[in-house]
Amino acid sequence: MILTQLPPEFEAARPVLDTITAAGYEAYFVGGCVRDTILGKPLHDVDIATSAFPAEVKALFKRTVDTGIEHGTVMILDHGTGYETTTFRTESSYQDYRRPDSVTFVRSLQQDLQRRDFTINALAMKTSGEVVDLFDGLADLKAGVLRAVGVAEDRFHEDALRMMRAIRFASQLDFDIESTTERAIQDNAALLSKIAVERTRVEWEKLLTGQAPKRGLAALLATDLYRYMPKMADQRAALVTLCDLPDWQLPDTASAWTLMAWLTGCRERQQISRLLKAWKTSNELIMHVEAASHALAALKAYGRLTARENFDVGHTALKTANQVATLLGFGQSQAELDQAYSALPIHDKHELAVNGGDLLRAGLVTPGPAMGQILAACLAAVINGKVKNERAELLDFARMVADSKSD
Ligand SMILES: Nc1ccn([C@@H]2O[C@H](COP(=O)(O)OP(=O)(O)OP(=O)(O)O)[C@@H](O)[C@H]2O)c(=O)n1
Repeated sequence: MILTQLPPEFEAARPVLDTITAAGYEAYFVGGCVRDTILGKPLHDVDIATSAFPAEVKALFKRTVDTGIEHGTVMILDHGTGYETTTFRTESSYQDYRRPDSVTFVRSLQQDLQRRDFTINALAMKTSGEVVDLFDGLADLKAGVLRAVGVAEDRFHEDALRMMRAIRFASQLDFDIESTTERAIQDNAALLSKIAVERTRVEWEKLLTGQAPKRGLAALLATDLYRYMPKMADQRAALVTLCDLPDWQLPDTASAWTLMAWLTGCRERQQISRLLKAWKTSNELIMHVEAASHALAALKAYGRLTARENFDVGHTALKTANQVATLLGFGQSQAELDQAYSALPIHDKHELAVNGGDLLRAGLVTPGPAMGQILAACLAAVINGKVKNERAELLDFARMVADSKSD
């Protein structure tokens, strides 16, 4: 196969490959960028593979960065873009590829391609547009099939994360997993527990936000791989529920986690936080999912949020909650929810027209816990529309609260 038109990202990288080939080495686009080009999908990065050894690559370019020199990767900087360029290599264990002793540099493209995970990821392309397809990856791309390169068991033993990747690609690309490859996942599923949680999480998030998540989930169930994911061993029923819902898609990781928290019965803050901590997500995401889960419960129970709930949850988490509620069959009109949110008198506690200093100057309170309580009462009164967010009115209100406290 020869592609007559290369994507602009490849055109931009052409001088880099030309420099390497002019020096007598081989250079190719490889991996995901070739797969996505042939599928006509947008590219996130351009990876280059070469027969030149790292020192040889560095000698050819003015500006390079040793981003992963011990496993053969040098970043070539060209007109403000960085190109990860990796020497052809073989490795005894992909998982440990950061260990220099597991990597062997070679001059052969074939050896480099045969250590890759799936046939559709083992394609290389020259700047002429010619595709090097040593493992029938093109046929698999066309048929929509994920097939391990060579012996599937061996590929999964080199890196057990590849089992998650297979299932993630099934969802992202809407592909089938070929039966021998799927069987090998089933037989080796337990190896996943040895993989760093962060790596598994990335694949899980991509699976849930892919275009055909039900396909990925069905494979996860069929192979039992889910049993080796954090906190998922006894969640078969939750996954079956997801598979049985009418077609759905998730826009982002926040909605994916909110959905997972809901389906696995995590309603309390602590439960949600425990789930997400087991997956080592960021604290920011945990807070977002806690807020969205709170909103989701309100949408389920009442179809709406109180002003106070709207204020506490915030607009972003409210949107996440409604996306998940829609998927679960109890979504509300987003426009109406937006309107109710916009109608709040204030959207942030810093917008309150009085602060602690104002209360002190008005002689209403001395510094201490009472001040916090009075400010909280002011905030609640404004949010609930009982008092206008105006200084004079709020000071009157604060005085009333202070008096009632001293009674
Ligand atoms: N566990 C892995 C990870 C990656 N690869 C190889 O390295 C390439 C680049 O990997 P990566 O950038 O992680 O994934 P992509 O396939 O490019 O997919 P995406 O960018 O969508 O994650 C893959 O195509 C594949 O050839 C592999 O063999 N085994």
